[in-house]
Amino acid sequence: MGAWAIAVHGGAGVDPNLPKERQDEAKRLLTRCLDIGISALRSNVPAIDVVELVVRELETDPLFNSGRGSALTEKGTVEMEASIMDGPKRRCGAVSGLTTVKNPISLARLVMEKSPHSYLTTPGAEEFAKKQGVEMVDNDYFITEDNVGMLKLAKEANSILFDYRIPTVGTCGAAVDSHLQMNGLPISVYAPETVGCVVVDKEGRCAAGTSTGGLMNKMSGRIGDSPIIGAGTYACELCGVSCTGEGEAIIRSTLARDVAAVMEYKGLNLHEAVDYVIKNRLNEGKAGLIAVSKNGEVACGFNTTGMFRGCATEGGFMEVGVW
Ligand SMILES: NC(=O)C[C@H](N)C(=O)O
Repeated sequence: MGAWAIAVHGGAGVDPNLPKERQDEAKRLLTRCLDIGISALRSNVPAIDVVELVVRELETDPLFNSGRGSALTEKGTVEMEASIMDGPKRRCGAVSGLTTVKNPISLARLVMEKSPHSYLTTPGAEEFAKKQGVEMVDNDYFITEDNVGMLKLAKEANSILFDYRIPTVGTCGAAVDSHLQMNGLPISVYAPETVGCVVVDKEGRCAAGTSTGGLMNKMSGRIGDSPIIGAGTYACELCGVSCTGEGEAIIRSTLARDVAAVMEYKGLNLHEAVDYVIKNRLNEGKAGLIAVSKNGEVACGFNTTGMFRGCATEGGFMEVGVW
């Protein structure tokens, strides 16, 4: 029997000026999610079930950018995406373009388990959701007042915002001064707030899941890294990885898969592998990731100012941090 470990994230790239109440709120949610995961792991719930359980909790709470509280498209609508992967057999499921599925991570799991495919997008994904009887809600359910305000600011600034949750115009103005550009539009890099969870259970089974609304003011139809297996999410016999940050850069870097690849082919341990990919693979992009290994190790890495994250191990280690 091995030792379990779990990590969760709520996005990389936190604004140094993010008000303390917001930081504390995020830390409380991450702690609650870790506690849910820990008690499931203590009851021998398999890693893949723990990942789904924890990501559902994050999707249901409006604080982070997934499920309710998702970032809005340029049209003011929500288009969500998610993926999940079960390490031992490298089974995976992914979904994108969802507008009415309450918990995208659970639909990704159903794609993995109940369809002959790995990835479904709309409209087929939502037809499949209806057939599977998953909970569906009106698109309005996902839209929060905060996000409507941030979309307005993003439009005024002609920006695609990573950091859409900064609550004041002044800070947002600073955010869009970022040097980064996407198709000629400035991108702020403070608080992406996609969610993810990685787990290794006592049997040494690794699993990973990621869920997001993507980028504020994104084009309708834009798909980021989160539903792309190998980019935003990856799990195998060695490790489980979930990423967050600038989706286009994460896709270019196949960030999640690269953690596993350097462990597999260079013989690095989990911490070395995470450091290696953050330093060497992120060509000019800003991102972060969480990872666990089959040996019960947990690691986190980012090249942004901060990352909302938490982790715990069977040995009693527990940490929730932002910077
Ligand atoms: N919030 C995020 O982490 C953004 C996500 N990686 C995306 O590009 O869609």
